[in-house]
Amino acid sequence: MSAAEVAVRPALKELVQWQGRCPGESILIYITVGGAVTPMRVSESDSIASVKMRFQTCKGISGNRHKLVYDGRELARNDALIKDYGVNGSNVLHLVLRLSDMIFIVVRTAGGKEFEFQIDRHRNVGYLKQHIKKKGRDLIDLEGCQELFCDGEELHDQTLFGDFCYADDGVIHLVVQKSAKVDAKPVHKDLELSVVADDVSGVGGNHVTPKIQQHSVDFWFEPVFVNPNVNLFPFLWDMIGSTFDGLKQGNHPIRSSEGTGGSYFMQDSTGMEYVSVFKPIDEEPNAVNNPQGLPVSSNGEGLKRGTRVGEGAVREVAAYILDHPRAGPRLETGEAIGFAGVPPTAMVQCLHQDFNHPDGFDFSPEHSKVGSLQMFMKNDGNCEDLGPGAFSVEEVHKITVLDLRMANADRHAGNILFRKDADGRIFLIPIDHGYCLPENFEDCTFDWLYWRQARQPYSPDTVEYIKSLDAERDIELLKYYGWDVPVECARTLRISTILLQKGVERGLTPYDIGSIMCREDLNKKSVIEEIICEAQESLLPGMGESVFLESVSQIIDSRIDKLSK
Ligand SMILES: Nc1ncnc2c1ncn2[C@@H]1O[C@H](COP(=O)(O)OP(=O)(O)OP(=O)(O)O)[C@@H](O)[C@H]1O
Repeated sequence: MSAAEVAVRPALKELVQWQGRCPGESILIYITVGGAVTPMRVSESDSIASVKMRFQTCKGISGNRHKLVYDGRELARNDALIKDYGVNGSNVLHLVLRLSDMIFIVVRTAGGKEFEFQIDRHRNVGYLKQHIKKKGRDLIDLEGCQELFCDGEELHDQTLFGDFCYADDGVIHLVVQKSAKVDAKPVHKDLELSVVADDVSGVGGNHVTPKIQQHSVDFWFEPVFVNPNVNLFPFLWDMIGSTFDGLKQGNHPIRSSEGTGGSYFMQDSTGMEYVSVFKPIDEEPNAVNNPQGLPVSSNGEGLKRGTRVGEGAVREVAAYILDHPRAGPRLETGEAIGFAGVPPTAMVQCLHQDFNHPDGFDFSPEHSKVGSLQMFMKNDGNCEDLGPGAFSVEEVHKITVLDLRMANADRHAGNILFRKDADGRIFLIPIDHGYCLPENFEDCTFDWLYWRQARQPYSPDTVEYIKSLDAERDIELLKYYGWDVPVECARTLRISTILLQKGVERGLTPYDIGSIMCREDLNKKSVIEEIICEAQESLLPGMGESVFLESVSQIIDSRIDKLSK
């Protein structure tokens, strides 16, 4: 998109700031966020991180999780320079704001005791009250009605937390007071009167039943089977069944504030728990109905090199299928959770008005959305919230094995959830695998590469697991489930499996293997890319894939031998 295509609001021009730099180096770029366009002067040698920071400071935007996108590609490397990504003067960059879904809340009782809760910003005050009743009965005496106050103002049950907590890292302080209903009789009567009045105006009880009935017919939801011979595992049926029950009760999908694409939390029948996360393919980044307003891809390529728009859901399901349990393939053992802990994921189809329908909605099949449905995993946050020092070597290693096998092009710390058990042990849960198995290795990046655990050798058990992997069997398995893996992606899986297996045979650490797979800087090929080029150059016309892979395998041997000397 050129600057000419963008209408710049004159008032924003004053935001163009240029402090103490050599004018010769400067370029004018445009940053869009939420539809508003801001011109900004930068230097070609500014880093991505500094451009983000300057823009955020200028606009008063907090948080460090926002993403910059240029020409359909995420500028994922914070230390890379603006010019490395080919950004020139007059180019338009898109900033995708990613507010945390979780808000930290401190509740103070009238007696002065304080209790901390984490709550989803899409939930309302009524939900928090129920949550406190359910989880905190022993902690806070909430018998009878309760009233919550924030900055002296009473919060009504319908108020959404996201509506009064704008900051990404905000903490809300609430005060609990016993309600008038409990305390004083005359007020008690007033309160009851107002409840009756609510009913008459249609806000109260009489209205609830028809609303639920209405919603019970206003959705469509079913699993998608490409191969009719596939039987879904019982735990996948349970997830699908609970999601269906939630929709039937009128519990709407709730869009996450964190994703670059549309990710929807699906609720259970009580509306108190999330059961799954639905990611429709037409709302992926660069897809036609992306809710973040990212422009549609001009060549079909996704946000990461070597991926295609609309294939995110298939890759999400593929990552789950290939995350084999330690005890053996899932088809034999039936175990829900595999070695790395990818949450159970299936392909579904869903029709609902609360998804993003920029061109309007009616209850017709063309508004139905296909996408991945992943089990919602209870968590205490993601790895961006904690320093990596808190994680055990084994937990980090399981993620590294998954990412190296799948050549994951989107492993940042925000895509690893964590959960603390009662003894304080931390478990990692990898999510967001829509950029796995790319056609090439160009955008592979792993945040864990710089974590100390990545420099430890794999344990004998993990080495055993890695040795048991079989790329040919994996490709067949994906085909059985309905994904006829494109030849380039199958090649990626074969090469990454060879590299991982040869690496552990020689005692290499995840860091060593990851450094072969990832580019050190954006415009310099990684070692694995050099190896692939060398193998391609050595091929004679007419030689097939197996000869090519044999050549890759030999070059890997010689490179690794040099590395281990
Ligand atoms: N299985 C899950 N269990 C619990 N929460 C989840 C799960 N999957 C996603 N989420 C939550 O939803 C948010 C958005 O999901 P996700 O990161 O997959 O979307 P995305 O658009 O692909 O994001 P990104 O911008 O990182 O590529 C996550 O940050 C996480 O908080």
